[in-house]
Amino acid sequence: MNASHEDFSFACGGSVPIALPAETSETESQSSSGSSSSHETASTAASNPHQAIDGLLADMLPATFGLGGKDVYDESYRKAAKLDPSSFSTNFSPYETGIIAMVAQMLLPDIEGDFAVRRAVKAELYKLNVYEGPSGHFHAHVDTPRSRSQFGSLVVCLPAAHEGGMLEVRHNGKAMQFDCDEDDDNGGGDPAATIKWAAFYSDCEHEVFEVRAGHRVTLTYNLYAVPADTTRYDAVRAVTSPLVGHMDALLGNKDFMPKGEPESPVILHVCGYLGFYTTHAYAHTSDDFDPSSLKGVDMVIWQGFQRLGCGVCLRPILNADCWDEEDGELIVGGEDFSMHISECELRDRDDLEYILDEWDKEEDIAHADIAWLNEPGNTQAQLIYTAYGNEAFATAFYSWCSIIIGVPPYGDEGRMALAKPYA
Ligand SMILES: O=C(O)CCC(=O)C(=O)O
Ligand SMILES: [Fe+2]
Repeated sequence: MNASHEDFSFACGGSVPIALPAETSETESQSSSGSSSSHETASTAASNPHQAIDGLLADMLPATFGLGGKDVYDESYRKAAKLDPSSFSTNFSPYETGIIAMVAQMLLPDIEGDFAVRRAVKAELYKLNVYEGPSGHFHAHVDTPRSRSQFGSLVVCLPAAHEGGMLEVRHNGKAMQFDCDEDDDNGGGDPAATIKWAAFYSDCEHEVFEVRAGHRVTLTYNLYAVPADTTRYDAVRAVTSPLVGHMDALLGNKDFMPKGEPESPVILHVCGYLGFYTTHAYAHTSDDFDPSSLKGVDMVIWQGFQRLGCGVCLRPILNADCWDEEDGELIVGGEDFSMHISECELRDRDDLEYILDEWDKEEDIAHADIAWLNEPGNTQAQLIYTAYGNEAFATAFYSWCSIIIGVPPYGDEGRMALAKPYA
């Protein structure tokens, strides 16, 4: 019991690569005096980073620290410069870079079970600090929580060259070090190519050792535990929803898709397919469409069937209805959802085959092999082609987004579970 309780981490850290030069992280400062000379941009890609940092420093104030209920300035305790968030803006987001998701997993894990409490992490920008070498540092201290829900702090070290300035966090006789001056091997040895970060619980003593040279530029955030947002709540509900009970009952029926219809394909030990058209609209033909954006009942279907041992995948269903709307051909697409532009002209039905061959089509599952659970809803342009009429013009086939469920066969010990729940 004791050993396992000591295994819990009290701090965590990591690094995120920066895409240069298009997506540089920029920090802009604007002093409260508002004079034009005080408007500086400190950009990681600035042609002269030293000049940018000097301009930034000119707008900053000495960083104080809390002592006996007062803000005190004492260079033997802390030597750094600060800027309040009201005086600068930054396009750096600890959420978009995945830092908050990591912090949530490491420092605020969810409690499983019936009494589960779902919490999420909220990060509030607190300060921009510059620790200048030589002698910039922050003596060992414990942060002052700003409210009862504050559980920790996050330090994001922006890529400015410096030496020293290691952060050490201590708890229960253990210490963890976070160095942001060292080269990052993954970044090809270029420290400017990564942003390093560290997060820790508020009650842990921590210290910033001396910055010997250069500038250690940080953004600090207060971290709060807040009730989980609705996206996460959806994911929880997905497995407790009454609908999942019905899905369970269906799959528990040995007469439902027992070993597969003779004409249905038997791939990957699947004996049949169910299909569900998503009920919400998604940008499903964009390049980066993925299941984490599923909403409401769509997420229930996606997660519920996985939980019940089925294989699920997302596929576009192309409506190739160019000749006869009654008899439109419905074609299951492959893994690549992104919109495709074909060079081909469509004159007759044979041309359709050429166009479809270019497109990523699902080879193993035909639309007719799927038992559809609902009617289709929203469509999006999926396949652009040139139509041939009295004038050639560009037009498109549209697609629906669907979830396809591979149902495993019913065996001696009930419904088998697939090893790989989704594709
Ligand atoms: O810059 C750091 O690594 C830590 C800063 C810190 O401890 C604070 O701002 O309270
Ligand atoms: Fe601190």
